[in-house]
Amino acid sequence: MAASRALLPTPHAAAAASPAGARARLAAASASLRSAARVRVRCATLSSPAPAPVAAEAPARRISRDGSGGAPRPKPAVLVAEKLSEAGLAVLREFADVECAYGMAPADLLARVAQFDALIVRSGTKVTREVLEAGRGRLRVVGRAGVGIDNVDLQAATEAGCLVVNAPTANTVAAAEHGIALLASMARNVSQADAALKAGKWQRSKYVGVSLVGKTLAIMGFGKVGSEVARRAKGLGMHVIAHDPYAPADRARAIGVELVSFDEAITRADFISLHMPLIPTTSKIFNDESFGKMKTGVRIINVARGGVIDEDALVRALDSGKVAQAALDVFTVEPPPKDSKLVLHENVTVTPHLGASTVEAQEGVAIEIAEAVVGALKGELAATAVNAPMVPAEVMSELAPYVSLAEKLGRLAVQLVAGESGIKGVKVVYTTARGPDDLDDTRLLRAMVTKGLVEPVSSTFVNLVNADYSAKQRGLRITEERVAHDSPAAEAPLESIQVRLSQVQSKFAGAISDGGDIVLEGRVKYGVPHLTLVGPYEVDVSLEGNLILCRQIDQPGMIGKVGNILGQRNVNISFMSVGRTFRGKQAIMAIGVDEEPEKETLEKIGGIPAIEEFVFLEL
Ligand SMILES: NC(=O)c1ccc[n+]([C@@H]2O[C@H](COP(=O)([O-])OP(=O)(O)OC[C@H]3O[C@@H](n4cnc5c(N)ncnc54)[C@H](O)[C@@H]3O)[C@@H](O)[C@H]2O)c1
Ligand SMILES: O=C(O)[C@H](O)COP(=O)(O)O
Repeated sequence: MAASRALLPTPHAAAAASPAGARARLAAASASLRSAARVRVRCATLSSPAPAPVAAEAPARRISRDGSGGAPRPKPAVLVAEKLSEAGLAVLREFADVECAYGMAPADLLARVAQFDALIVRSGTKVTREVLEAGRGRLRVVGRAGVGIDNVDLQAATEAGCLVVNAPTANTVAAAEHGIALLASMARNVSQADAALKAGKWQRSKYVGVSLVGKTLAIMGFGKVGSEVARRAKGLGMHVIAHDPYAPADRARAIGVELVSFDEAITRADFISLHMPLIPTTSKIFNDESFGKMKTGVRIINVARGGVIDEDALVRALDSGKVAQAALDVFTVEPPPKDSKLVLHENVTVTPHLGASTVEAQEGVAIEIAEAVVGALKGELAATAVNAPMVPAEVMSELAPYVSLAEKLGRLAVQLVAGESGIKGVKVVYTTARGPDDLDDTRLLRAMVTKGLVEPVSSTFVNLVNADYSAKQRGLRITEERVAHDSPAAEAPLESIQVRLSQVQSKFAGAISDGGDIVLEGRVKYGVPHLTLVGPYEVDVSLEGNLILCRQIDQPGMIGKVGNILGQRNVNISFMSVGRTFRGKQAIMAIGVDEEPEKETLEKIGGIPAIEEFVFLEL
């Protein structure tokens, strides 16, 4: 199957942050759930532990005891850079050493980030490329305790193999309620009248407001918060329309909201409430041109992100009366300058980014992000991953031995490549009895083949987050193919995985297939990855420990000779298998060994007259 058939979105920041990326994530989430349901039915008894594609490489720096008197276990370190509710901190402390350093200067964050495995922020900390570069080698996870991830450089995180997780649901209601609070208080001049009265002015005629009932409210961005604002506004008797290029029509219908174009929304509305993410396509989308199209006297509420509005243009529109009032919780620069014309404008109501700031939401967000970060540090794939696929636990559990097989095949294949011969193309062939819709996520397997291919020959660590990026960086073109296996009763998701390195020289000619590719194929037997094909030779060796491959003339006594040499040197053979093309011609011996044999031992094996070539491969 082609890479584009992958169930999950690409980890690229552009895709993750773009509207198309957002749509893909929604589609992926529902597809993942469908897939999970299928897997549950098919494979209820599989319980292999999920692998640790994200966190496994992190070398822990501190050691603590688990309290049971057992062996010391490594404890990851988490830096919490902004205020997080105690409930979330408690979840983190169960698993990690937690340091809260609120309000750090950017330079302090840069200096300290490399000492931590995870960093947790809210909207006030910029997780820039520099921060992610500084954290390279240690920092594995960035947790955004909230929805908006516009303060995290997703591309840089992806390149660094750093997983970004957010807490997308726990503050939805709080943000929607704040939107409604701003809508109502703006319409009735609550904050202005309050300030005036506190200043001793009783100005009843100055602060005559406008009614909400019967007015048209345009929701711009009909996602989680937008939908909740819509529900509440309908309860206030407003007519609600919405614009969102990616919103499902049935969700809008269910709430009784009319989905319309951008222009129709802004021209028809008496009130416009903004609920889209800040991404390149929405940056300053409300500008002189769009204000020009609005009804004179329109009122605008923004609890999304300041950057979706051209703030200078809004000041002009307020001054001209085109926009009667604005209520803003968010600003392009936070906090805004003290002399901001927008903030000081008498027709503007402001709050200091309080949308998510309720006791309930903060507790919910803190727990949501703490669980996501702990899960990611444990190597589980977070359901709220922003720059990596969301793989349901059931799918992970079923694929676990194949994930391991994929990595080992990649690892073996790259060690077979002759020193100066660059890998041009990689093909991964999956043989499966499942239909294309049933085996619909190969991203995980592809990522692990990439990990296996790249890690032994570079200093970069590769995980699910940065696998495609790492492959691209090295000019590795990885294609995938699905071959139907004619066994409808097969329970296993895959029959075999084959890795082919095309047109490349090998240090072990026996691994070259008739077509000139290095070919390795493996299967999972009793839950354990096995190597079952080397070039044209069928073998069967469990992929544990290390591997010696020998090509020899097919003749009696070879196993004994090699076994003797290894035995004399105290090298334990875990598995041995011989495959040949024709009797008396060439054969391959695949020998699994627990220890790495010394150089002289290997040379001794190579010196056996019938052995034509041999190679030692580390797993
Ligand atoms: N003020 C706060 O404290 C606060 C709290 C929570 C969320 N937010 C912000 O509110 C916004 C919405 O959050 P959410 O949880 O509803 O996110 P969401 O992802 O559920 O919804 C965003 C919606 O915007 C839509 N969208 C994307 N591009 C668009 C475009 N060009 N025009 C119209 N719609 C577009 C998406 O399709 C999506 O449906 C985000 O910017 C978030 O950061 C702010
Ligand atoms: O995107 C969000 O979740 C909100 O803007 C809340 O941000 P905060 O956590 O900094 O309050």
